[in-house]
Amino acid sequence: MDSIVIHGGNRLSGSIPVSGAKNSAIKLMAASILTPEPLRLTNMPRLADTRFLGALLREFGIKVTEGDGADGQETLFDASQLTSTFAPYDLVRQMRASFNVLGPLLARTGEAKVSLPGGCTIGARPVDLHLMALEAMGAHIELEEGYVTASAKNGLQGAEIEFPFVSVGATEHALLAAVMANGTTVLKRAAKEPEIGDLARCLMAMGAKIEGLDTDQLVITGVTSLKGTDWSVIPDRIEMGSYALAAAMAGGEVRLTKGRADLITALTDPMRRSGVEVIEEANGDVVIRRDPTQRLQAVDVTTEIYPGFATDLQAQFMALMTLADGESVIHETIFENRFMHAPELMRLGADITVSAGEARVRGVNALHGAQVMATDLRASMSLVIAGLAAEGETTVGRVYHLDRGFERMEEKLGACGADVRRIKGEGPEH
Ligand SMILES: CC(=O)N[C@H]1[C@@H](OP(=O)(O)OP(=O)(O)OC[C@H]2O[C@@H](n3ccc(=O)[nH]c3=O)[C@H](O)[C@@H]2O)O[C@H](CO)[C@@H](O)[C@@H]1O
Ligand SMILES: C=C(OP(=O)(O)O)C(=O)O
Repeated sequence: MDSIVIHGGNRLSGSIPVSGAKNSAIKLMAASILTPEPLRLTNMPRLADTRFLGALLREFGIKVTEGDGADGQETLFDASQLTSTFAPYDLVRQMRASFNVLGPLLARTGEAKVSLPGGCTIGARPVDLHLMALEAMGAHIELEEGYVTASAKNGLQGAEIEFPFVSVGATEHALLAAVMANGTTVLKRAAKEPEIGDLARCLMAMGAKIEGLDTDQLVITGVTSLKGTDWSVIPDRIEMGSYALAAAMAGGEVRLTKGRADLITALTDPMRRSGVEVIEEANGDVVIRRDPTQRLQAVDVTTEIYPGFATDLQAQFMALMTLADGESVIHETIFENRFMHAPELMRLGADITVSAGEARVRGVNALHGAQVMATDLRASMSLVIAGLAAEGETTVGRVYHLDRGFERMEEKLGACGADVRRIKGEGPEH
């Protein structure tokens, strides 16, 4: 297993290009199942998650070709021949969003057998709302031996679906199924994360009829077939926010290019309140500036559905607060167990108390390098961020979590002067 070694204390100076969003790319990849025509995704991040999903799509007979085009990294999907609708456990367990192939497979072929996704350390993460939506659209669903077997021999039917609470994955899954259902589907209490808007707009470019974009009610009029298109993946707001926090933690001045400032205002507002300079330039770049000799102020945050503070930035924000002046109260409202990074940050000297969905972070004067372990994707980035400001050497283990969602992280931070190296390890990554 690889590890990341950081020597803290360097100020950062330079530019970091923001990649395409993982959480959009993997849903757009699932959309390729819906059309026999080629779908070309540009601004594609090269991540473990896109690799896992690419392997699963190939299992269905889809040709997946990665390359470099005029707009950078791109991937072409050709699902003209679907030879299988079976998603085996070994491929789905690697990444829970693989489960979202179920709806498109059903919509295109009327049948699918997909492994239930495994749990992960941030919470129980059931898929009951996904199944509820597909059943409401007329799918016959059986659960057996860890697999969902689903059929809709006469096609999926439009339905009115009201989610009891907001779920990103269930909204996307229902959308992917409804675009080719017979009749109209109404999704109430839909999630409105930017990645859902990206998926919906790509589906519309493929010929889908969707109203209510970026609102909590989507109205989808099913069509009988979808065509191919070219689509550029939206910038990764979580990666962008993570590097903004890295720059704030280390101090110095970093320019974030190819991102979108409007996608991270729920983060930049509290960053500004804590004392970080965030400059939005006319060309769309965002400059993060901080004098590391000036102490930041503690700020409270509560994770919420979009446009609130993203749960996927909570761990990284907590890292920043470990060195702030005062006590920061961080509420996690989306996942019941997303404070696994707190004990690891404490190994670096942070002072944090966690109880029932709330972490109290009392800023300390300094962090000290230590060996720590990544417990999930965003937790791993919080440890890297803390390591940038810690005195001495920090070694982050279980880096395969980080590789799920951060492309060339060492290279991007290294180009700004951070001393971050990857040590190749022996043995399996999972
Ligand atoms: C690949 C991807 O896009 N992942 C994102 C997606 O995850 P994901 O789509 O899994 O997150 P959801 O919005 O579905 O989860 C929200 C809450 O609903 C619960 N729930 C969800 C579905 C369901 O059928 N039943 C149920 O109880 C979950 O356990 C969780 O407590 O949104 C999360 C919330 O912004 C982000 O942290 C993840 O990075
Ligand atoms: C939790 C995340 O991803 P996933 O839903 O794929 O586990 C994430 O991107 O932070």
